[in-house]
Amino acid sequence: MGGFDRTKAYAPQEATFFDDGREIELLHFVYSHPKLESIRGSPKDVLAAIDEFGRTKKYLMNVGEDKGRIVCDLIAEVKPNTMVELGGYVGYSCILFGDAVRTAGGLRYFSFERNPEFAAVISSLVDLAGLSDIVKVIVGSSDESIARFHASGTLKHIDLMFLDHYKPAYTTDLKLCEELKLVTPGSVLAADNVIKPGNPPYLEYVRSTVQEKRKKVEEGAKGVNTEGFAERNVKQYAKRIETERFNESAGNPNLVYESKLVNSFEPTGVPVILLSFVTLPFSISIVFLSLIWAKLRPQPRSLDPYNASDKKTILITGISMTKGLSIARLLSQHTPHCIIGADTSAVSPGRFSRSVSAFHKLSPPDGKDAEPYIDSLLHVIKTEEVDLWISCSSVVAAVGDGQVVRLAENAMGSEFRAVQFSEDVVAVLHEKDEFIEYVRSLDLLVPESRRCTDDREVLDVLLANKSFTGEGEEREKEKERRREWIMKPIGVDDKARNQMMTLLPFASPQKTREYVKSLEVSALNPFQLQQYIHGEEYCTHALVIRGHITAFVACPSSELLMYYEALPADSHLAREMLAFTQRVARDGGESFTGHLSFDFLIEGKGRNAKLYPIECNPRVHTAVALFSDTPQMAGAYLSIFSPTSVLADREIVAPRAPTYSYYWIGHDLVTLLILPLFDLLWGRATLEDVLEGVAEFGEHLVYWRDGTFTVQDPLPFLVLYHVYWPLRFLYSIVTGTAWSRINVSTTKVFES
Ligand SMILES: C[S@@+](CC[C@H](N)C(=O)[O-])C[C@H]1O[C@@H](n2cnc3c(N)ncnc32)[C@H](O)[C@@H]1O
Repeated sequence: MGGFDRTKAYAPQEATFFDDGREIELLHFVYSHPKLESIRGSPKDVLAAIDEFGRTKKYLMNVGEDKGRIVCDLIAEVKPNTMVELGGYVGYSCILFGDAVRTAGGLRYFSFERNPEFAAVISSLVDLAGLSDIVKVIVGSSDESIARFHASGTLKHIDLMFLDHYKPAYTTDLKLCEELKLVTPGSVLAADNVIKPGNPPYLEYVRSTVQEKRKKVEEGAKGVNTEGFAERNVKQYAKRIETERFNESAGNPNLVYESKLVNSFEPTGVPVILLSFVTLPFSISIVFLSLIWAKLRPQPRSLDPYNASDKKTILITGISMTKGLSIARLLSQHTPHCIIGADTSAVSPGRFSRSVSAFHKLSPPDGKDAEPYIDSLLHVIKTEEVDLWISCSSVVAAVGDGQVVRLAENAMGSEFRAVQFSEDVVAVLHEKDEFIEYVRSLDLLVPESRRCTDDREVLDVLLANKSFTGEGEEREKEKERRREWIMKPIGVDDKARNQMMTLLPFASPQKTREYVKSLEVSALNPFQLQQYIHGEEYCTHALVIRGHITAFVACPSSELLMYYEALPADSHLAREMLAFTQRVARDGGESFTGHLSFDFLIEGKGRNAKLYPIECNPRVHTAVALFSDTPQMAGAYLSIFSPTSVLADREIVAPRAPTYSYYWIGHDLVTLLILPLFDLLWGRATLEDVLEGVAEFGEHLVYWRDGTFTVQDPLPFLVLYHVYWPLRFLYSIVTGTAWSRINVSTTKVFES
């Protein structure tokens, strides 16, 4: 089982999100996990199993990875002998922090939990994680338990305390700990949720001066103060505790706290800027040596047989991305034509490639208004008298690019060519639901899918009550009844995408209703309800000219699409995916020209495997980088100038064998080396994990190719890592834009 999943969020929080039996369900889930034996004794794997439940089954109010990491860092820094947590729930923080305390050389971790059922869950999972020797779970209200443990001498001092229970009790329990001298100068407190949903009394208390606190004590202010809390927080545990009662300790007003607010959730990018700075001398040396090498040993140009006297101007848009850059390099190396680059970013790495002879900055779309972008692109096409435009734009510009084709053809006349589908084609292929309907109309296999614009439509499917008749039919209905579904937001919404993997329906119809309600499905926020297919995901990239596939590659889809390994063109799977692509292309007919890529899920194995298309991207895919060593790919692009009769006879170009696989060194450096190393330092990973990362990185470095770097054209690499990304991060910091992940190859930033 892998470690924490950095990319997948928990299922959304429903109206009732705890104490409804899910905690016991979690126990059943973990103890019937197929990997139970390897989970046993491994805190990391128990946490991963809890995360898996939170993602695929039900939301859990755990501390979460981001905040968890902050507290783990604090544990490594403070090295507490004794750590206390108030509010243990199902034991996520207890296992995470208990393990971190043990790694930091600590002795004891006390988890105070009021609900006996939850406490039993914690104890069971702590035992499974092999932490029973260090963790003590105490059932009861925090104040009573603290006082009891202090009186018995079991709890003498608190070095680090994590407050994560009933919000109004943060202050009263802290005061009690002060009075009992459990919290003294040097003790460290970490309090969750003090900003959101907010805890004004706690913040006010730890930020008050000694004089202010003394004054309050003299005024006789004590007890629970629920002012400034949201009603739902005050009544959070009302199902079991009708009236919350807490100790009325006056605390120790003489203690002064140094208070620091730590925001979690969004990465800042600062470490990456620093990394870019530190590695700059190394990159400059590599680039310098490469430039000398390229001068001494110029790259042989193998020109495909195209009429050099008829020199054409080829415009490639989207050259900040690897895909645009790869195509520009390919055409500049293997054709005699003039290559021009364009992009909405002025510091596009591709701008500095020796393969482009001119660069134009395009205006970005203004929100939903694509006009500035369209106008600037048309202007470039006209002024540069472009013969062929190869669009490599991002998803944001997809529809705008579709409009430019029509406008440019009108303006430039019949000689103008574009590798870009028209807007009506883009509209059908791009939208998940329209695409599935379209494929269904071709009589091809599709996953069961429905567009839903209100809860009713979703629930009719999820909660359908089938009555069975007949043997065979009964079996079929049973299959249907057992079908699992996922909800995909229609449109591009990074935040919603994180929630796509919640499997539906839940065991309880009520829970399913609550979940669906939480998605706020409406005509303005439509969802696609899609049958969940268990299987491996693959992606493809094809170049289609007038309904004919001229180049094709398929490869396994990797997390974040940062690794590309081509499937052999003659493999059964690749051939099946090609056949599907050909069917769609044929249906498009004479006017069907553009880049076409599909995502497939493969159910089953071998020749019986079923191929389910799940999405179509009517634009160039980064997998085009796999053609970097294939001169014939340049010919495939230029075949757009050939008559259609010639196209039909062309062989479909596949990446030249043996085909290099592709990775991005910046991505690997961070995910395979730096993050695991930090995890090791803070006790969240083992040496084995780190060595695994190093070995994978080494393999990529030696046997794979970086998507941006080439010895003959090294400047885009330097600009990508030392200009483009540092500026993007700086921009996010200055504008306060939160992000959760980035894609180095497409320069996409996923907002959080
Ligand atoms: C947000 S959850 C804790 C999550 C847990 N720290 C984690 O990150 O895995 C809050 C927990 O505090 C418990 N709780 C609430 N009031 C409490 C009190 N006065 N004493 C002890 N536990 C309390 C609740 O039963 C609930 O399990």
